[in-house]
Amino acid sequence: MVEERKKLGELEVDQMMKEKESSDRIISQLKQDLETTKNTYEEHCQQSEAKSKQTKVEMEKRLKEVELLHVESKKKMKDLEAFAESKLQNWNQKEHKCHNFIGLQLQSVQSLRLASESIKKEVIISQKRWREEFTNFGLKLKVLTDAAENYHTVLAENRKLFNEVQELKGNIRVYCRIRPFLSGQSRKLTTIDYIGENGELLVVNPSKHGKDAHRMFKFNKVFSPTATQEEVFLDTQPLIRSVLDGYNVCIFAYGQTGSGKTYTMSGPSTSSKADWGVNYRALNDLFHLSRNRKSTYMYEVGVQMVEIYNEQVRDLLASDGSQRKLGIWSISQPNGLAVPDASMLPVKSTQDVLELMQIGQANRAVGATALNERSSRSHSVLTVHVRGVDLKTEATLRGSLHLVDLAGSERVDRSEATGDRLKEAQHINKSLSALGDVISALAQKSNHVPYRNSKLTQVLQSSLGGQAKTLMFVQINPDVESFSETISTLKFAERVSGVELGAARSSKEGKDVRELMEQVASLKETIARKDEEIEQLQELKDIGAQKHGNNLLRQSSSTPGFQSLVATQPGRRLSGGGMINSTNKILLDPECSDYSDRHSDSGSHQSMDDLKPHNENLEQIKLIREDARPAFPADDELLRFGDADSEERLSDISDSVLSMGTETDGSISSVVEFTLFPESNKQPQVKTEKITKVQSRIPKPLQQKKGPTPSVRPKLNNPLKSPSIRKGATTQASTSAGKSLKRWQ
Ligand SMILES: Nc1ncnc2c1ncn2[C@@H]1O[C@H](COP(=O)(O)OP(=O)(O)OP(=O)(O)O)[C@@H](O)[C@H]1O
Repeated sequence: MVEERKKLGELEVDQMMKEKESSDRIISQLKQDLETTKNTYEEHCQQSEAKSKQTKVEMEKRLKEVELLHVESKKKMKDLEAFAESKLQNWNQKEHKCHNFIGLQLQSVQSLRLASESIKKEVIISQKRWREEFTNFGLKLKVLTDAAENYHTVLAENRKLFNEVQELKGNIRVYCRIRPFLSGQSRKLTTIDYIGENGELLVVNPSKHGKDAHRMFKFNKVFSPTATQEEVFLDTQPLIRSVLDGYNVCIFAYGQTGSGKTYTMSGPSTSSKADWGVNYRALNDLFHLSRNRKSTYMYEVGVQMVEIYNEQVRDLLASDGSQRKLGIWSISQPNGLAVPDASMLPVKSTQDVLELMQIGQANRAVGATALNERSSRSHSVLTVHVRGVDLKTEATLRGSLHLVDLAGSERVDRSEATGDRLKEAQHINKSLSALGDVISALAQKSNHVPYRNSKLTQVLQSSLGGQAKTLMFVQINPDVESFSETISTLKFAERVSGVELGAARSSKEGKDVRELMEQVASLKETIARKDEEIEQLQELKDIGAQKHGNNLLRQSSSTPGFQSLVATQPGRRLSGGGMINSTNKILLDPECSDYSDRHSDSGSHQSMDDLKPHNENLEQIKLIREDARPAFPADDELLRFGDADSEERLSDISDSVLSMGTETDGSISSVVEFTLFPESNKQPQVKTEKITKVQSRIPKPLQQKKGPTPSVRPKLNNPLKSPSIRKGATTQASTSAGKSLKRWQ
């Protein structure tokens, strides 16, 4: 056991030895590790030391920075504190102000409350007052309504008067328009010598010289080449108004090809309003007027457009473009349509009409002639039918407006036409001459008016004669090459313008006027002699003693002058009793010689006063004479009735005088016209119709002459003989405008 124990001990010792060895190994290992660790630690320590040193340096640096920042932040804090302090002060101030403001606001609110209270009271008072005023207003409104009722009556009366005035002005008026030279025309030799303000037109024949070269025409108005479309239309406007009052109106343009008919009627283009011709302006005006009257009338407007080509009537507005010929009905048809089968299109505005007219124009037959490539070889008739219903009485009225662009009026030979063109030209000439015949028959007041001789006159029948009003534009080409056409156009127009005279009166009064003109001529001779006498006396007066000269003049102007006149003209006398000539001397007829003798003792002045009513009429005769003068190259020629030309001229002047006579008779109508349309009465109107009756028919107040009569005027020269005077003819015309005669206006 011991052994065993020994053995065990030994084993244990071995074991322990082994353990010791391993422990030693472990220890040495540990020592090594320790050493390594120590080294590592030392290294680490060194590194840490180095690091700590570095860190320390950095920390010190940082510390300094922090200190700096600290200082800065302290400074900033101080600034902030100062800022905050000032802000606080500001806020305090603002708070103070706010308090004040609120205080004021409160005061304002308070005063507003008071004000609103007083306004409320005022509103209540005003409401009360308004109620009273409304009651009054209602009463006044009733009065106004009554007045409006009367206004309509007055309006109707006014319209009636207006149309009466139009009738007094004449149912046919003739305006002449002279076309300017076109830009392509190189030779600008004109046939127009003088255009008077009162419708005189002096035409010169370039192939003749002297007094025979001139021919004077007189129309209602002559528009010079510079006249604008608007100016031309202004004189047409009153007729348009008649259409709305149920009248038939016809406006047509007559003249040779290329003389400006289409220009006047339609205008060169529709794009610019200034270019619009009479057609567009008339319709524009018509719509404008109908709108103005909408409170009293309701108007419906329909348009027809036909052309008359080779004596066939065609519808220019046919929707299917058919060229079928249309029949013309008698105007006694209930609907009053001359061409009932032509398309009638309703129009509401000028734009509608513009469109329709463009369609119509495009459908017109246009052919080329030697005179004008674009010449229209047909008559185009645009008819505007107006139906108006009186909103109050429900009465219906119908009026129509014919706007006619006639085909060129030139002679066939001049247009060098052959074949179809010749046929066209013949038809045109035939229809234009039929138009002339109708107008002539109307002028003669014949029982039979040959309307049926052409389609043109049939279509226009309702607008020619009777109550219808007609306006003709006579278009003139001023070129010398067109002289003969110009003359025939003007002669035609002159014939047309004579319609107003009426046949019965025309022939009778023509005779009166002829006699009168004879008297005027013989008196003129005497006047010339008297002029010389007076001139001599005037000279004597200047030279001789004042007193003696005065006596001499009185003596010569009162008795001897009259006696010599009476002595030289025993068979011719003026029923008016006397005449003032251009040098303002008094001329008496034999009947008045006693009268002047009786008064001669009391001096010339008294004689003149006593004779005033007579002189008034004689002054009118003088005006006629002066007005007629430019028509005649020489005064003497005026009375040469023997030769054919002077016969023709006599008829010119007869027309002129007669129409002058028809325009004003000093009657109520004239006074009405003057009152309503003073602008158309700028010139004194003179009554010469039946001059022997003038004195009794003109009311005295109108007769009274105002202002003294000038004592001496220069001796009259023949205006056409003297170039200087003729050049100043316009001035002469304008200065004499106050006394010149107007045929229609
Ligand atoms: N007053 C005017 N001012 C300027 N140009 C005008 C005037 N009148 C006419 N013309 C010009 O003269 C030419 C002929 O005019 P327009 O065609 O109107 O003549 P017309 O008489 O209608 O001819 P037609 O008989 O062939 O229809 C056109 O070129 C037109 O523009």
